[in-house]
Amino acid sequence: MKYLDPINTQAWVELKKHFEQIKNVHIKDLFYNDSNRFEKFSINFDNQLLVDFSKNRITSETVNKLLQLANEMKLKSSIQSMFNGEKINYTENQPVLHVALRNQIDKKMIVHGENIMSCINKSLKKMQIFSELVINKIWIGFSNKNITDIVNIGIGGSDLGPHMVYDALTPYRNYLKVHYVSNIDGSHLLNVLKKVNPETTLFIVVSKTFTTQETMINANSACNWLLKYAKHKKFISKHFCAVTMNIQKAKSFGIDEQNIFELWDWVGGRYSLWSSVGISIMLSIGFKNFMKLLEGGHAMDRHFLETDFKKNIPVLLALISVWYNNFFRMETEAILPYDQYLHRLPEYLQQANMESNGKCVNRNGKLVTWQTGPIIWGKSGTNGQHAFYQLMHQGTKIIPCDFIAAINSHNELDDHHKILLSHFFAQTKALAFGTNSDIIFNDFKNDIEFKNHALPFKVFLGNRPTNSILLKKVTPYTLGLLLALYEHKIFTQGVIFNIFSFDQWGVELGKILSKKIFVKLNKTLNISSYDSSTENLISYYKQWKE
Ligand SMILES: O=P(O)(O)OC[C@H]1O[C@](O)(CO)[C@@H](O)[C@@H]1O
Repeated sequence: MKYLDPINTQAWVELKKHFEQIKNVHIKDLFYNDSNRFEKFSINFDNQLLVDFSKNRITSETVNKLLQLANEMKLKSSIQSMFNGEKINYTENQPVLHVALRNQIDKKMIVHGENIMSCINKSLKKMQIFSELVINKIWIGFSNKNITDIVNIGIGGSDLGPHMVYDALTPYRNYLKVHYVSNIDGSHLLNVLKKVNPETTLFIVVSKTFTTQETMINANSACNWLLKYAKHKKFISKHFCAVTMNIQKAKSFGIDEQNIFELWDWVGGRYSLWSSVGISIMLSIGFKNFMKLLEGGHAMDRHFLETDFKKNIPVLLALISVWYNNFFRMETEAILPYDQYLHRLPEYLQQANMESNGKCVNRNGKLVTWQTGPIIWGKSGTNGQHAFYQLMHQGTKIIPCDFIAAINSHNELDDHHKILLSHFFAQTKALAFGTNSDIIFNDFKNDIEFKNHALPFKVFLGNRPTNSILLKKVTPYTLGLLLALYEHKIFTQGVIFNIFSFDQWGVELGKILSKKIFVKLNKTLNISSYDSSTENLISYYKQWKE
């Protein structure tokens, strides 16, 4: 089967022409010319989530042409293929079924001839029993004390999602404290071990493959640390559990089979927080809240699957992103949560998007000649305002942004939240509309020096696009909505780019080379086999190593 490239669609040709007509149109004019712009370009999802995409450099014509692109790229049937469990992760010969993990209506989902819903439900039950034993202080450590601290050892998708949700749902947490260790830098693990007591700490080794070097080394060191106190290997079963697909490896590590939570090859690491990879989330917010998170994810799945593309939030946001990335050649997108508890969202979405869509080969195995995944970055508001917003407002680069906030805070402290949101609204307005020299000039009309010299520096040109995403409140349900929204946005982008979004071969080369270099770092003999830069870096390592 030959897949169509986006540049070979009729819509692409038309979008190129349309771009030439619209590229200099200012957002402020789009608003002045259309008093219904907000109504046209915003979607209220069930009074829980509002997406306002009116402050973008788009018209109805742009949206129509982008929708035509989605149709020509057969987005509808691609979505159905994912939900039907077809092997859309072609290079790994796997289906992609994170949507099954939150399939709350228990609709049959067949993989290799089996209904996977029974494995999913069994796994959820096992997670529930386990988390309730720990939360209810029935699970005890080697000295008969109950557990107070959980250490999640994992990296990438086995860390970023759970860690982000753990922070986002802080108000729902119980007494258990979860620590996340990901980096192979020993400082990460040691800093956590300094804070916890071996008698009351439970380690969860989360690794789909159970071969990831960082996770295995950290897990081994954590186990050695525990055994220094517990003295006997039999106690590993009281302090270690695992989440993995590789049951054999987890068992050889010494983890009791009872304490192994299963994972499946049809769940990608960066889409896995909804599975047993999210056990640290369930331990901290309890089973019911975890189920609410899944419920939110499922509600967005249905919206994505069933809603006409004209009103389909992930589809529209993805298409707008393609528009900027490919036609305006804007290379990055900023994620700006105006909510302290959502501060890890940019980092989480960075992996989700960049590991999925950072590809340069199309589904036919040919190099692409168009732009694929954007660079994702960001920071929580208002901290970002005091760091990089200068460039966003007045720099030479234009950065489409997603502003995200909740209308109701979990911590109503004086006017903090009102002020926070006033910044959100002000920033999106300033970015879109800017301010012209007349207004500034009027403010300073008696100041001749200003008039002559300072004016250009004070002008905000505006025309900088943003999406505003408002949640009624950050709850497990609305967080589920938001995360699934982004997952489906990424999926849609991948289909339009004609790439495979669910593999990540680009992480392999560095891993292979690091193993070879590790051997060289240990050797006293110098055998040159690399380029002069790498050789000299290795040689400096050996000279300076104390
Ligand atoms: O869960 P594992 O197998 O340890 O993998 C961790 C991470 O490593 C990657 O494979 C590559 O960075 C990610 O996709 C994954 O989330």
